[in-house]
Amino acid sequence: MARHAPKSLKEKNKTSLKKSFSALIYIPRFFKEIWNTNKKLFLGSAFCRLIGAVLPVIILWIGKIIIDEIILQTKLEVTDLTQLWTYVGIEFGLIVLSDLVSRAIQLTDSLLGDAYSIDTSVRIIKKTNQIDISLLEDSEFYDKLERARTQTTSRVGLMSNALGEVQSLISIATLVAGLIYFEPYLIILLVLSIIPAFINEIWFSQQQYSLARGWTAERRELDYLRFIGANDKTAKEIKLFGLTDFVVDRFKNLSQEYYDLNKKLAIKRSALGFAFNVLGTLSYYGAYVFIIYRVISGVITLGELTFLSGAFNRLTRNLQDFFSKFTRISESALYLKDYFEFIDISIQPKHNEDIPLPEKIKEGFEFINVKFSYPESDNEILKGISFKIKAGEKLAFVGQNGAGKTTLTKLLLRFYEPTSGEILLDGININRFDKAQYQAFFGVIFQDFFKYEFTVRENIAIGDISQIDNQEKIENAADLSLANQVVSELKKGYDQQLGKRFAKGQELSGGQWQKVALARAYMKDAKVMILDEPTSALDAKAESDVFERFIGLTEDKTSIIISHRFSTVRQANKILVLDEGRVLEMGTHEDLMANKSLYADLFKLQAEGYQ
Ligand SMILES: Nc1ncnc2c1ncn2[C@@H]1O[C@H](COP(=O)(O)OP(=O)(O)OP(=O)(O)O)[C@@H](O)[C@H]1O
Repeated sequence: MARHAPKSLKEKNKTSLKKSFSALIYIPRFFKEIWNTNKKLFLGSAFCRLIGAVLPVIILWIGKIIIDEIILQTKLEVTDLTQLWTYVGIEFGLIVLSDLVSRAIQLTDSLLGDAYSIDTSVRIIKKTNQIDISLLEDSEFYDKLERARTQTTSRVGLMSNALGEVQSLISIATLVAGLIYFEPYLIILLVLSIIPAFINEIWFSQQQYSLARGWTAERRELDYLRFIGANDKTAKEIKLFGLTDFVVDRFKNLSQEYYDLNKKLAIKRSALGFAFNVLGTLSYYGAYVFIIYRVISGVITLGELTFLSGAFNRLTRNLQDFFSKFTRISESALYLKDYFEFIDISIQPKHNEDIPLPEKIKEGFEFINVKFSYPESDNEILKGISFKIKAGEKLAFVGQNGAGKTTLTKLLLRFYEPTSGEILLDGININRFDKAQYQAFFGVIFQDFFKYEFTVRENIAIGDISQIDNQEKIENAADLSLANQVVSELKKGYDQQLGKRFAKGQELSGGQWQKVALARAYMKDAKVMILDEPTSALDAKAESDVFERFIGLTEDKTSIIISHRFSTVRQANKILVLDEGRVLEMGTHEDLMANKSLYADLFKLQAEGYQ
């Protein structure tokens, strides 16, 4: 498989240092979100970190005093150890406090992180719901959504790192002050030891991000292959068709390339990281030797030696930690950018004029020369469609696979806009109504309706979730769609968990699922009903029962039915035959039979099949 990754990696590596740093502008907004998540926890964490930041220098200071006191006592003829034991006691107390503070920091971080992760997940779900279906079907956009969704842990890590960074900074400032107080020259050695490690960290983390980002599409494919290779829904086909090796090979080939690139980078990073750390250690020993000379020549005390070597050692570690955290922060901040860009996607409807929707449809819908191609595609799916659906009419769409039937309903539902032409409701372009209100007009069951692995009650109530506690309404909807027959066979009735994903779940047959899904359409008092092949898995008797009820119940409702079964289609008031994106013929069953064109041919073909 010729993958573009190596080339694309090179291209993406051009992500400049500037870009890494520019993502840091999202940090204040990020902290504002965390602050709003839980103010008390945030303040608690900040307070603990402040204590944690000043403790190291205080502990080192006490250590210095203890050693100086010991040396003093060894020189005295009559010793008085009261002072010494007080210092030791204080040091003990500080060490215990230091442990307590670091545990409190861990606790507040993890609680705050969990709370923030819940908040962002909710925000992402809500945002996804506001976004147009057309965007969700776009692969580039989907990648962005995936990055926003899957980087939750990284955002929580970012929070800890960023808070830790402030703590490190205060700690460093106090240690530097201590160092300057005794030996200002040591600062030069410190700076020299730290700069190469910092540059190394920044460069590699940038490479890492470019690699991960450049491979988003492939990682999505890998996830998909992992899903196909190991789940109950595909297991039957994978086994029967002997697809395991095919899936495994494809997975291995794809992941091997990513693994190799990542490995190269990780080895380089470790090797250079080691070399730079040796430099750090070297500078520490340089400082150590310098301090020893100063002690021997009597400029500083032994206690000060302990303080200085301890402070220098801590400072080197703190600074290294500070820089590596900083690069991790700028790396995660790039993910933060993905998240905020997703949250900020503009959702302003294009033509919304907020014209009030009619209480009752008077004339009906009209398609005027509607043409349509899916975004990013040159293929014209609808090639100038014109027809009317009168108020209260039952219209059926008929046509071969791929003729454009579902696409027509997607345009009617405003999931997409026509490339040209107009769709009117009572003479007004449908784009001029408020989109959410307009869509609430419809009760729709799609061909690929979703099988929610919830209880039967919840599955039906999804049609109008505000009525989830209205048992009478749910039962009524189930009676109309024949889902009541399904429920009567379930041990827990309406409370039965469906699907296999969760414990005690009961899987249904295709037709049984359709009956449950169909009940959703009856939950809502929709003005227009659209049923896109909702009965394809039902047996002939069930289908005829379902439609009889549907026609009876929806007498005053405008409805569109898409079906390949002519026994159903013929019950409609009007039938529209689509062929390769054009209206080939339109009329009642009798009209079309008399027309002796595609409809009549297909009808006869199906009728012969039943003989
Ligand atoms: N999201 C999409 N992006 C690009 N092309 C699409 C998309 N959805 C459908 N198509 C294409 O549009 C054409 C019409 O599809 P549509 O689903 O409207 O057909 P249909 O008449 O409902 O078919 P069927 O009877 O098989 O359900 C097909 O060629 C299909 O490949």
